[in-house]
Amino acid sequence: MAKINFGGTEENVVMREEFPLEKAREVLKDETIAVIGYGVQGPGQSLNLKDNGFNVIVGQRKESKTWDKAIADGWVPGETLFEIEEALEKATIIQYLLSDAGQIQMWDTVKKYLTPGKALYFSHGFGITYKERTGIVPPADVDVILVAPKGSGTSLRRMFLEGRGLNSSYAIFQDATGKAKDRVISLGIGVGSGYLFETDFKREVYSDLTGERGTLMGCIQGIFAAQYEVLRANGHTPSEAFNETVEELTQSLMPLVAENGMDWMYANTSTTAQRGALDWWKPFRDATKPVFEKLYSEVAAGNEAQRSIDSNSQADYRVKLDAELKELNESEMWQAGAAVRKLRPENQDK
Ligand SMILES: NC(=O)c1ccc[n+]([C@@H]2O[C@H](COP(=O)([O-])OP(=O)(O)OC[C@H]3O[C@@H](n4cnc5c(N)ncnc54)[C@H](O)[C@@H]3O)[C@@H](O)[C@H]2O)c1
Ligand SMILES: CC(C)(O)[C@@H](O)C(=O)O
Ligand SMILES: [Mg+2]
Ligand SMILES: [Mg+2]
Repeated sequence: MAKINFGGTEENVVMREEFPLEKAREVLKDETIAVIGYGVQGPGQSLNLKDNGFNVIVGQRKESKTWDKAIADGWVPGETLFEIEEALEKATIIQYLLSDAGQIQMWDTVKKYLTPGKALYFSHGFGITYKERTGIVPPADVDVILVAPKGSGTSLRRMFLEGRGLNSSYAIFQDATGKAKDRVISLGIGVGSGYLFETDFKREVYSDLTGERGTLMGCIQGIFAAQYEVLRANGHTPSEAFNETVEELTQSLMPLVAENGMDWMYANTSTTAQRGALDWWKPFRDATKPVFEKLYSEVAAGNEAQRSIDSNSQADYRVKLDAELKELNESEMWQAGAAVRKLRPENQDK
């Protein structure tokens, strides 16, 4: 465990060099890891575990598109792919990767298979932190651990195939066996994490819900829409509005920010841009900060979790989400975006 100084604060980080894959394999050599759910995280984590040489099986509902996807990905019914209950029974480590609402619905079934000494693994602090709302209270004699990749399951798999790792948070809620730490770190390495940052379940879920509703998705979509609409209302064409709002950001500036930081980005634009962007970032911060404060307090009060549970527990939740997603997809901005993306040189022949 390394202590790393992040801008003046020291934090615990597990580096891959100090916990190599061979050690992780040794720790988990007698375990059967069952990945329950094959949505977004399920495929990334299970395939990475398999390719890393762990003993892993998948549990998924049979009559579902994702059962067929699991077969297409190489999982074999009756050997490495099972109905959820069968996988739960075989598991010594249960990676609970159903949707957060699905986890509530399946909890009574999962609980039956949590015999002493098993480990229950989450990729989100949701179920445990909001236990009054989810009813997820594991028995005292199992380990309860978390590895939350800080990104999409799609990136987790892609980066693994590129020989890279996606950073994850890890946490231990309950160490019943005395092995929880070795188990969680080994699983973190096994699913394809780069570095593993120490956290707890509550901090993971509060920051994750804030981030995805905030700058990672909700806020950035809102800011894109606001700037695009203002440019359009002032006579700019869709392509010009899109290029100046999204395309330049994702294609040119963000890769550089990813490499070097926004401070470097500022220092490497025109002095005209520097002057204006130095003047305007604080008004944008001041305009959005009250929204972030409201967002965080809604997360901390459990209201965001409740909204998500209420909505995603309905039988027709997928149809309703899809209808709202369609609205976004059909908006002029994202239709313009699709046309702009087609013009990228690498997409010319597609
Ligand atoms: N999506 C991501 O990239 C991501 C990133 C980090 C953490 N997480 C966390 O990982 C966990 C899994 O998320 P996900 O996005 O992969 O889930 P998902 O929404 O893709 O759903 C996963 C699976 O759950 C199944 N499912 C849903 N309801 C069910 C029910 N009632 N009974 C049985 N099966 C049901 C679905 O068929 C699907 O196969 C969640 O805790 C999530 O917060 C997700
Ligand atoms: C990929 C995200 C947004 O980071 C994850 O938190 C999720 O819930 O899908
Ligand atoms: Mg999330
Ligand atoms: Mg996240």
